[in-house]
Amino acid sequence: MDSIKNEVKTYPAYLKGTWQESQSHETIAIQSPWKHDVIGNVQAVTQSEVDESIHAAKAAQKPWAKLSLGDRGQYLNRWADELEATKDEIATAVMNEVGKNFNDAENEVQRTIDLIRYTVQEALHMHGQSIRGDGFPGGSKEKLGIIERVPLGVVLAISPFNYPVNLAASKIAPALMAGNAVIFKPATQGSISGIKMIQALDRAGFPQGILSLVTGHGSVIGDYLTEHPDINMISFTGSTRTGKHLSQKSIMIPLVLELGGKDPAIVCDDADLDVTADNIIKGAYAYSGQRCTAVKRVLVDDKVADELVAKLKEKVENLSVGSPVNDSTIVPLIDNKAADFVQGLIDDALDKGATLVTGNQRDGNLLAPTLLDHVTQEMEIAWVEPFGPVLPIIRVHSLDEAIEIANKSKFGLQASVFTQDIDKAIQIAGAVEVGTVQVNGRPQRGPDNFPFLGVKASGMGTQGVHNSILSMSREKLTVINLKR
Ligand SMILES: NC(=O)C1=CN([C@@H]2O[C@H](COP(=O)(O)OP(=O)(O)OC[C@H]3O[C@@H](n4cnc5c(N)ncnc54)[C@H](OP(=O)(O)O)[C@@H]3O)[C@@H](O)[C@H]2O)C=CC1
Ligand SMILES: O=C(O)[C@H](O)COP(=O)(O)O
Repeated sequence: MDSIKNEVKTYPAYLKGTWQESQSHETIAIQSPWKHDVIGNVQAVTQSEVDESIHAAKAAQKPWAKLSLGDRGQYLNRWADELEATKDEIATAVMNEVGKNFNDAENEVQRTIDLIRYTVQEALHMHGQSIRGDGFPGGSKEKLGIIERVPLGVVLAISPFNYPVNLAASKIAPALMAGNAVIFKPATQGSISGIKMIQALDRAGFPQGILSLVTGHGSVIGDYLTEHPDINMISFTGSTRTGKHLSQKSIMIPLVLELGGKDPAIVCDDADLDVTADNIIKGAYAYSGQRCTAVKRVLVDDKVADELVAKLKEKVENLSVGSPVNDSTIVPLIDNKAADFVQGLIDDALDKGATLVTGNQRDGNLLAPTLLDHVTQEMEIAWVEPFGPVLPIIRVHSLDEAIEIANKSKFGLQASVFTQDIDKAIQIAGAVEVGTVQVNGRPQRGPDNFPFLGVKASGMGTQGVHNSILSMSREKLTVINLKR
């Protein structure tokens, strides 16, 4: 299936149910962020191949939707089994391609297997409704409405680099269970992992054309996909910049956008500082901070700030730094451009008077975990999403000030509140403008049966298994006008 050129594999694209080289005769080299070598080439598919794939998806969708839920579920369960059988191979691809440490990469694949199986069960247990017309003035009992959920058609799933398997499957699985066909556009850096995942889907024997995997730069085929008249829904995860662009291009179709974040950890003066420090460290630095739900700023009550910073410093200095094969927490960033960007934010903060608690060393795209104290609102790091291993501490003098700064951000993904006073926690939770508030815990997307959503520049619509199935289907009402 994979042809070998100079010992570097060239992967075909999966178009209309077959593995093919693109008619473009162009490939994109994928460079490992930590091996610093090309680890594979993927196809740069053409617009006409996109057309053909969407056409095939449209044709395959109708018979797919006619299958029983149980039958569709069997295909998905077989996919999960195939993923399980190749878990290590896929985890290795994730590690090599996006630099996630092996343990986390394996967890990502396992989480995906669990998510697919859960999605099957969830869909099997989602039922339609019926309604009688006599509840409304002038209506009558003889009007019986049957409300079913029907698929939307062809769903375009676009995923980011940082969860190349899980964030793709969390769109593909609910789309398929809801009866849709799928066009999957992986992040270019993440394509090989996506291909491995779709090889497993292919082995599960899905009907031809029900899913196509189109590889290629978003800047080249992204708009073409987004504006395509036969795409009926888009589920996108990625940066706010791309998400905004996409929402301007798409034409009158439902969109779910999961975008960037600047999640604050609000630390009150009565917080358990050991629990708080543990959560902040895991939240901020796992996978070098390349998570939308990473803790991206700490808003701490001045009264406990010195004590918290001392605890954080010790933990940051104990983080493992280096290669993903050694299960390091701090790994090289996705590319040099990302590392330059993070370094620029650190330099700006230090120039403007922030205190360097620890870190600020760099070896290419590997940045040491960095902790900055006394960060002020004039510094870029107070507002910008770094997607890297740097955490700014902003000291505040009151809860109102913490809430004001939290809400001044253009983002609104999640927020954490650390306090031992549940009334205070509920008060803060009510005041912060985000999709989710975590009380005494770090921000996170899972467990995947929870709703996951961002507000403001962090997104639109809701993911999580149940909500994804809802967003990838619509209500259809049939009214039976009974004889009196
Ligand atoms: N809220 C959430 O759930 C999550 C949000 N994110 C956010 O994602 C960002 C990091 O991911 P990253 O991959 O860099 O994000 P990008 O926005 O750069 O890319 C995301 C996806 O969009 C594609 N794309 C690029 N241009 C277009 C276009 N014009 N039309 C359609 N698709 C396009 C990319 O393809 P290509 O790679 O070929 O450019 C990729 O598949 C961070 O901001 C992070 O916060 C990440 C994970 C979860
Ligand atoms: O891309 C991300 O960062 C994820 O959507 C967040 O997932 P996590 O909270 O499970 O890491």
